[in-house]
Amino acid sequence: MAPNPKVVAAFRAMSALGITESQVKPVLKKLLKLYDKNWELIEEENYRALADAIFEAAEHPQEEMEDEEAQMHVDSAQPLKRSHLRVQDGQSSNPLTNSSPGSAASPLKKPKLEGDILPESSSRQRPQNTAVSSDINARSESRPIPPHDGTVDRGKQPLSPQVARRRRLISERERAALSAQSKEPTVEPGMRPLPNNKMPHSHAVIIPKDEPIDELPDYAVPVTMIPPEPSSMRNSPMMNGAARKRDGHITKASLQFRDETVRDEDIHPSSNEEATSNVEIASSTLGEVKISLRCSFAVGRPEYRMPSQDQILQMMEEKCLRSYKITDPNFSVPKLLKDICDCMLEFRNDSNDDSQKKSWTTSNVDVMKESDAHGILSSRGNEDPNMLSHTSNGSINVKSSAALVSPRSPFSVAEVSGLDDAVRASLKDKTTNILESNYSKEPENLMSPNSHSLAVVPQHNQLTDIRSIHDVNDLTKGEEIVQIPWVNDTTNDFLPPFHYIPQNLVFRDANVSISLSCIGGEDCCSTCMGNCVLLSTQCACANKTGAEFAYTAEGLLKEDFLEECIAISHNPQQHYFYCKDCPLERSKDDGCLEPCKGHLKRKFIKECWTKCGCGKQCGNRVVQRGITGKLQVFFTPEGKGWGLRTLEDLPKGAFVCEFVGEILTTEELNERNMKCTGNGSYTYPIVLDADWDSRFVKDEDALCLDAASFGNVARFINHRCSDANLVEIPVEIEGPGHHYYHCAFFTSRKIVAQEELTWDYGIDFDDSDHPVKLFQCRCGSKFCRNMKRSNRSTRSASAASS
Ligand SMILES: C[S@@+](CC[C@H](N)C(=O)[O-])C[C@H]1O[C@@H](n2cnc3c(N)ncnc32)[C@H](O)[C@@H]1O
Repeated sequence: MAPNPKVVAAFRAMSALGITESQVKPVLKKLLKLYDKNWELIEEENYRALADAIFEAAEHPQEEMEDEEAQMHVDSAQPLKRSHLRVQDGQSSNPLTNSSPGSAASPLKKPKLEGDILPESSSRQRPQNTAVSSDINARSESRPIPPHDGTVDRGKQPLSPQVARRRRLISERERAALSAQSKEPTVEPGMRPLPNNKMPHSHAVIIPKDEPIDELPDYAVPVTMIPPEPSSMRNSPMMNGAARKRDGHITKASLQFRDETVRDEDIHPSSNEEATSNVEIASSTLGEVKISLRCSFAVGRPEYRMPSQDQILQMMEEKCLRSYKITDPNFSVPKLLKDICDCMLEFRNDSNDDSQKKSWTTSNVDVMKESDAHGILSSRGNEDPNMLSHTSNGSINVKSSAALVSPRSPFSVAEVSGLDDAVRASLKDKTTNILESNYSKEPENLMSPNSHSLAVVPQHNQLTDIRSIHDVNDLTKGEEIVQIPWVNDTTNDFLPPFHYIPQNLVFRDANVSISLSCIGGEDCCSTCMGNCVLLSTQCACANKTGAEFAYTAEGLLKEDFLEECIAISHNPQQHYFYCKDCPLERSKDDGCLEPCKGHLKRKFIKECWTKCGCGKQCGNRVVQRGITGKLQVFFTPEGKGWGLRTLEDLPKGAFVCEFVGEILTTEELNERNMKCTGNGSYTYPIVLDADWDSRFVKDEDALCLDAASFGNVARFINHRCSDANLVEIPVEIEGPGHHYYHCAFFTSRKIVAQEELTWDYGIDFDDSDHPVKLFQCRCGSKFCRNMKRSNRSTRSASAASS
């Protein structure tokens, strides 16, 4: 009988790990029995379950005694490479040693995979079709755009940013692991994405064949960092954060500072024995400061083989991910350690100046728990004890934790995750009052918008909400896949406080509940697979947008579709249609029917969603993946307040971001406007009036989006009359209800890096009844409608006076 190809493939995969057929066979048999011959579970993640089961069987042969075959074939004497393929911390990944099916650790439970996660730069997937002629939609008003629901899964962000980042960090580590294992190229298959795009588990680390597992340090071995005595490092935040002595383990780390006071032999142990017990794990650039681990248990044990620097660092990165949840893709343990060395060096350099005696003092920050720990450490905690120093722009940087815990300071180091760099508060809010009262001489300078200093937040109860204050490096607080920094090169203003939300949220009464049962078969492409835009036949979603997808294979809007949207935005009046029997007129209470006032024919995008048969990688899912470009919020020099710009060139038709905010009823918005008396700097609400098809929404029933208190980065996009470089397009994602939809911004032309992103709010500057106080437009466009009005007013004023 021909060998089962699946069995052969399993043997081959295991052989790549150095496992013989005779070791595989019994375990595989058992696994097949357990999995009810479900090969998929066994093949998943390049036979992870199988590999783990074999390792486990080899490690615990006694557990296998019950199984006769296992007794015959498992060679427990031979150390195997261990694949550290753990599903979760502390959770055994061996399907044979777990028993309760269905439980978290169940062997029969399909391991949790991250396979559905998009590839790193996934964001834009590539559809491939042609032009689009969209369905025509009507709405009762010719205004901006839309929202969506936060109370229900709106499908906007199928990929949590944390997970995405984790994936990236892991990938880097895996790459590093692979290159470090050049001796063992056979591990590569285990690292390859599976055909179904499922990636190997994030913690997959294959140990080279020739390194017996008992020689490898265990994850459980803590690394205790003990600063040399006497040393100012004793109180360093780093030490407090990272130096945890556990369980009497005797691995020590010493931070060594090579100068006149430190003899070479202090750094390099004189005896061979000691040399073998030391591992240098970091160094400043020129080697003046080094961090090395000294393992006392290795002393006197020549057979003990110290792990390599790479192995330690690799494990440490694992730990940072798993235990400390550091998911910043830029985070690196070697960099962190090098920063410590550099800080130490800096400390030495500065300590020559008596007037600048410094000491590192304890702070509340557990640097190892902060994603930008290296950023904190490199912030030179070595200024004067008050730690307030002037910068060139007249601002003051809070440079060390010392000031933050000083009795005279009303601030404390932020303990909130994500506030690891400069955390700032608007000078206009209550925080400022605190600052002013305590630092009356230089109130506006306490925290520079441009500095890179430690996180400071007022301890005072008056602080509205720490969530509303924003890190200069990422105002999204990690809510988006990408970081979005903010900068102010123009004034000393800080970003206004608001809560960053990546998806719309219902404020109170807005009726936007989305139920799966409402989405019928005709509303989703249930028969599609993979990437819909690559299919030759049109799916139900494509039919909704005029039998073609709106996106190209590159994830951009198709030219025709985009041009039509731009035309509608420029000249809405020309895209009205008038119905004979207007439902809006019919719905009037007064019974006085008037001719239809017209409805705007809008184009909209219908994206595939959860009920569709395709995957998250489908090219017809662009907006729901969220922001992927490099954006920055900046203070505009033209007097428009804050604005948004791109830090990279953007092609025409690229998705930039969605307008996200609180979903309100018109009534709720009016209530808000009443309270917010004429503050022109208020963010501009959006009316969701693109109700298309036949069910027109009355003005008073339209939903609105307000991003003033809760919103995303779109709240910073300024208005530009007519020739704005963004166009807003309604996007239907979750379901067929057009009462609620998403408002997405796409580039209307090619945009170069550093250009401000703008959109036309559709404001009629002549409308004195506008619900929100109109601002004086400073868009600078030659088509500026406000300027024309000003000119008109000036002309009529001078005509009247003459
Ligand atoms: C959605 S917010 C945009 C972000 C705003 N600039 C900020 O600082 O938060 C809308 C507000 O920005 C200001 N703004 C937007 N476009 C403007 C323009 N062309 N000229 C002057 N002010 C503008 C107005 O105060 C408007 O109410």
